Amino acid sequence: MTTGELSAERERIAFLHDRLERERAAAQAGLDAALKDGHEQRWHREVAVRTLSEQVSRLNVADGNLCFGRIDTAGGRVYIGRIGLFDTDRDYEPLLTDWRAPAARPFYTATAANPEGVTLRRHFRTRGRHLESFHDDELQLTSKALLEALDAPRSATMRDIVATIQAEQDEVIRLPHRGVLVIEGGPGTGKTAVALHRVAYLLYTQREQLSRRGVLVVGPNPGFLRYIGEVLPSLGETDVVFATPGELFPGVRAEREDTPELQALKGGLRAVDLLAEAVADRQEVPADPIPVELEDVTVELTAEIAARARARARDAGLKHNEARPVFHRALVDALVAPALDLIGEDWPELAADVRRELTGHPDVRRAVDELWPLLTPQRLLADLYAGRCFGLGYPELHRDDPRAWTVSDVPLLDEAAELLGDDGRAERRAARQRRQAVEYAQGVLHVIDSDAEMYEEDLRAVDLVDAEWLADRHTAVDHRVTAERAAADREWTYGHIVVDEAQELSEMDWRVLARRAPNRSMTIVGDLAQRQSAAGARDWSRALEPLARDRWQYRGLTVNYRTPAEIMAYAADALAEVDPTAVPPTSVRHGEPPVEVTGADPESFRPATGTFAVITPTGPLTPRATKGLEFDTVVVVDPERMTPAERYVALTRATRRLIVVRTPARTDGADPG
Ligand SMILES: Nc1ncnc2c1ncn2[C@@H]1O[C@H](COP(=O)(O)OP(=O)(O)OP(=O)(O)O)[C@@H](O)[C@H]1O
Repeated sequence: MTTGELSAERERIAFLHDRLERERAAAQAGLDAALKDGHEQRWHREVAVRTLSEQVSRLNVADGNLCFGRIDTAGGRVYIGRIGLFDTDRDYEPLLTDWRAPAARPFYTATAANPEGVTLRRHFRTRGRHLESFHDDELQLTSKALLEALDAPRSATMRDIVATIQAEQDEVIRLPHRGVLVIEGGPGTGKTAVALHRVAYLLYTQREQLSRRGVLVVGPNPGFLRYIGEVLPSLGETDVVFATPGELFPGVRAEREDTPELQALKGGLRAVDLLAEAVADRQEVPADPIPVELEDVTVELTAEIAARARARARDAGLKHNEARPVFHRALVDALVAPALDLIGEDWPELAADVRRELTGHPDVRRAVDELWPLLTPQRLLADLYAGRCFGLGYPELHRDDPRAWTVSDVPLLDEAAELLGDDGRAERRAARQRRQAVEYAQGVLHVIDSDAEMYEEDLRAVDLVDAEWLADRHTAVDHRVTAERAAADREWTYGHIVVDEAQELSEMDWRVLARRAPNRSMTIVGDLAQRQSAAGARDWSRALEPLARDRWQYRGLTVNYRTPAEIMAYAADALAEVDPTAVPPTSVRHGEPPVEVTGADPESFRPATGTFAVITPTGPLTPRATKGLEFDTVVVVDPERMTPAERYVALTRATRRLIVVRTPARTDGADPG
């Protein structure tokens, strides 16, 4: 790196920052104008404000590390950065190439063996807008830039890796496959990082479609979602919904876990039949006949009449709530003849009168409510857990607080919603809001037309518009961004779904996700050796068969960017216990060998700088809670008291130092209690 070269590159990077500044100032001015402009049509204004705000925030995040690399080929020189900048005066010639553009690809994939026409690859190290230094990596596989990135101390949140994406990761990030893609790799192979960069890449290449439908990222727990939450915004992407499997049913936020036995029961496909039985159990016949007191006579709604009406309603092929009117009608049909017999008269309109009386009769309505109740998913499950599970032969489902939802209840609630159908609540709410809007509009028209100055021949507002029309025009436009609307709507279907730690998902969880992604555009990231849930996947083919049959692609990642080789070697026994055939990923870095001590205070290992965690079998920080996370220094307490998969996860969280602490009671052979 000569001084001349460094100052030339500094000039170039300063120039790019000036360009960025100009673009941002223009976008900000446009945004300010759009916000102020009261005359523009409201809808147009909203679109302009939204587009310009997105542009401003995208330009804002580009400030840090705007340009991080350069490649030279026979075709010229390409500067690579977080966003693309173009020379508007020169036919939109690229000044800076977005890392996702095809022209940037060789920056990530060229090697000495396959240089792809690249004669030079340069990495810039910047601080703010200032270029501190650069180095050329001669197309080596593990560049200095990568090692520097991996050696840097970790913070509480994950960072993006745009500047140092590796070739095997780049292939997965840009894979053109539109269906289900499974990415598997051992701990620290960058699965999460790759999945998030793939989202950014897909949003770049299919922005129109994806930002309309949104992207859903499913991660194992809220701590993990907080940890990865900054990566996409740092790449300028915000149209993304983050959720744990316990949050996939709007209105419920479950964090509690069931016992492994219950997880397995609720997570397996037989839960579908169990729920169907639970719904059928709510379609009842009365133990004793129900009297219906008509004006002149009293008819009896017998078990036989109810059973026939139930058969008719079940045959209608509708969902439970939607079949209620069929049941109601069938009961009425069956009661007309006995009522006429009791009245003992037969004149033409009598049958119609009796039918009308029966249809609106409170006794009949009450009977319908009792024998074929309107059900919400929550009520169905709560009643099941409160005691109906005994009648169905699943006593283990009973619990004291039926509505204390667990993570495994969420796919059951979703499945129940499918079986029950619309409970009419949303429709009733919409009708009420509409009625209020029309009443308000009528009021407005009345005020306009009651102006005392008006003459007979003047055109009145009601001559031009009616209240319904006015209500339509003023119905509030849904101002929420895609991500907010999607998160609140159970029937929302996403443009793309990413599932992280996918080995933990049960068969029932996969059914929920299948409903949210009918186009099956999904990136599924996991490692079967790290599975901790009793209901999780043991084999991708089996787990994905109902979702994608055999139409899914598989890619493996093989290099560990987190854990030094010495720690990986120490964790090898745990891996062998989980799966003797599994091959651990190869670590890029070397470091200190793990330390084993007995009876030490884990806190005594807390370093002066860097992130630190103490993982113990029962918490507060359990192996389950650390899934997907990493820390500079990790103390694992009593790994022998963990399952092999838990042990494997716990031992592979450290980026630098691993200390294994055993409690003395354990080594004495006494009960650790
Ligand atoms: N190309 C890269 N450049 C820089 N850092 C990287 C790269 N790839 C991965 N990393 C870093 O390696 C660490 C591990 O990545 P990540 O958490 O995505 O791995 P993972 O495969 O999801 O691990 P686990 O299975 O344990 O959850 C992270 O700190 C990530 O930023």
